[in-house]
Amino acid sequence: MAPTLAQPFDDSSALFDFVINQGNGVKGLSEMRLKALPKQYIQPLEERMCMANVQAQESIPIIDMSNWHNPEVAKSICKAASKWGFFQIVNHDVPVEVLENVKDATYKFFELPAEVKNNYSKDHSPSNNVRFGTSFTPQAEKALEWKDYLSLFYVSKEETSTLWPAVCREQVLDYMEKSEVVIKQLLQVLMKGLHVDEIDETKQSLLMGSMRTNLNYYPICPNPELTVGVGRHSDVSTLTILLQDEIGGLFVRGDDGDNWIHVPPIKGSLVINVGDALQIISNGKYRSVEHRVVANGSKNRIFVPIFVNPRPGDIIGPLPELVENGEKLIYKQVLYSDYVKYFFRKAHDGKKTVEFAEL
Ligand SMILES: O=C(O)CCC(=O)C(=O)O
Ligand SMILES: [Fe+2]
Repeated sequence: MAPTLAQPFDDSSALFDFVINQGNGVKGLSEMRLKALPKQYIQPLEERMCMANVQAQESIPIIDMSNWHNPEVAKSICKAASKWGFFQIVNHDVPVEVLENVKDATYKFFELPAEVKNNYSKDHSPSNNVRFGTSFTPQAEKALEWKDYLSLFYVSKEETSTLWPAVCREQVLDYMEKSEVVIKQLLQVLMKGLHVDEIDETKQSLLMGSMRTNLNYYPICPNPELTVGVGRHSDVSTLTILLQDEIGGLFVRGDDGDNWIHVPPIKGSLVINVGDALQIISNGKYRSVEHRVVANGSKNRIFVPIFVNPRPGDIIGPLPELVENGEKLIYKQVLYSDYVKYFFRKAHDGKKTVEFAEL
């Protein structure tokens, strides 16, 4: 039952209990129609998005994938991955209905009662591969983020049928399976751009050996300007495929200091971004770029990223082809699971995670 006091969450343990332990999430807070944002969500000034820093004239590239073989298209993909770290793709092979179905399934999951969603929380989920949660790492954060999520790490079809929530299982699987085609096309092009013509088994594992899909839910927020949906970070993936709804709110750091570029929703498109693992593997040729999500005062927003990753047990480092070329190496070899642990142990802190792999 939600507390009914005027300012119910002065006490952080009451807030944690309601939001985290009982599984209400920020969605539960949002539905209480609080007059003011609980103080635990108030971000320091420097972490709030200042609209004066938004560069309205700039936009990340939009790439038509129907001709992905074409050398000009391939060139524009590699250029976008090195200059912006972000681009949108249109006319890709993932059917629109698959995207619409996974968005509907995301709403359905978050509409479940708190006690049902809570069966998938850190304390109750039967597996680490399925996790319902809120914010990013509440235990390590000075200020919380206005976001709930369900994270689904794919192991096998058998496991999905026993562990994944039935309301979204098939839709998420379908979205992941159908996206594989475009993931392979992109990785093939990006590897060619590094003069690597063949993706053998070792490279295939490094580039796309494991996948995780998150269903992110950003409910209406009482004081969106005081908090964030997701704080500044870069992803730990090789590539991230992002499906956003029509609300918008994702910002990417531009290339001259503190300027941010909005990623406008385009129906049927997918946003692609380079993650830290690909930055390391490519010895810095492709860049994982900081991004953040603002909270919204009038609309609920969903967002469904697929994180394409190395396998946890893979050693990542600059590809042997780049080492043989005599390039100056920026990164060392690190165990991917150590890298990921390091990312999740701290609050979002911009691009700092990649220092873990610097020489
Ligand atoms: O919701 C979004 O727009 C992006 C979320 C994100 O950056 C992430 O989950 O890594
Ligand atoms: Fe991200």
